[in-house]
Amino acid sequence: MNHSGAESDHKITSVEVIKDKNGIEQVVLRNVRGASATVSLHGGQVLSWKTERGEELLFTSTKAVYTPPKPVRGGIPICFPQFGNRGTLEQHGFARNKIWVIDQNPPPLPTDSNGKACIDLLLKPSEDDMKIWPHSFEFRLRVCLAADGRLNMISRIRNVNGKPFSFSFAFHTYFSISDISEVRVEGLETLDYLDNLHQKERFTEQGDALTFESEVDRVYLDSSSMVAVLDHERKRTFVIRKEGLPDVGKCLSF
Ligand SMILES: O=P(O)(O)OC[C@H]1O[C@@H](O)[C@H](O)[C@@H](O)[C@@H]1O
Repeated sequence: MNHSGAESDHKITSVEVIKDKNGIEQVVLRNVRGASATVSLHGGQVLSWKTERGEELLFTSTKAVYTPPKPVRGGIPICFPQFGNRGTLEQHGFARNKIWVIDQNPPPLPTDSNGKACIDLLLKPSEDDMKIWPHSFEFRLRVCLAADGRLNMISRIRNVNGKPFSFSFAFHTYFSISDISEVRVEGLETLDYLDNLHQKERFTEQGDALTFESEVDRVYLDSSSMVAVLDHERKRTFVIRKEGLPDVGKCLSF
């Protein structure tokens, strides 16, 4: 698949399907200014998000393995139907290990996709998935790169046969940062969090902003719709906005 959209000056938005060295399809979104995002069908995972100047905004480990069923360590893994080890499934669930498909005919969304380069992906459970998690679902993911370079991800999980099930879900984003001592996270002040380094014990954030002096592995509960990650050395701020997701995870592992 290869198609182009809105025109502006000399450039146009584009959606191009390429293959990685293992033959797995990747979708490259480009906006009118030359920013880009690459989404792999392995895990439905965004592996790269670049500014119009070509600066990479996501971290991917040099040790990352790109062969399913191993998850890729980096970019934006999708944790589903389980986040972390809060359940009987493998860590972060199986969705990040699976090969997704391009959804050629997704149900419409009320969002405006004008001027954006977008792709819709779909994951349905295999027979093996149904053996370990017997619930009929369709997971639809829309990834859009806006004209101003913003990345927008929308997930929709459909219960296919109406039998109730519960799940947890997360976008597990690895941001590219400079020196960790130069980074602070704002928007978590006064929130309660579960500390994975202390058997998920509940604490309350006391500081004005979160900084990192040692390993941190927490889930902040009922966070506001906006959190900012400020990287002083790079003079860059990631603003994370969310809708419909209650909690925010913060993890710095050494
Ligand atoms: O190595 P994984 O499975 O991708 O997980 C990465 C991290 O994911 C976080 O959500 C967990 O709280 C951490 O404990 C874990 O190290």
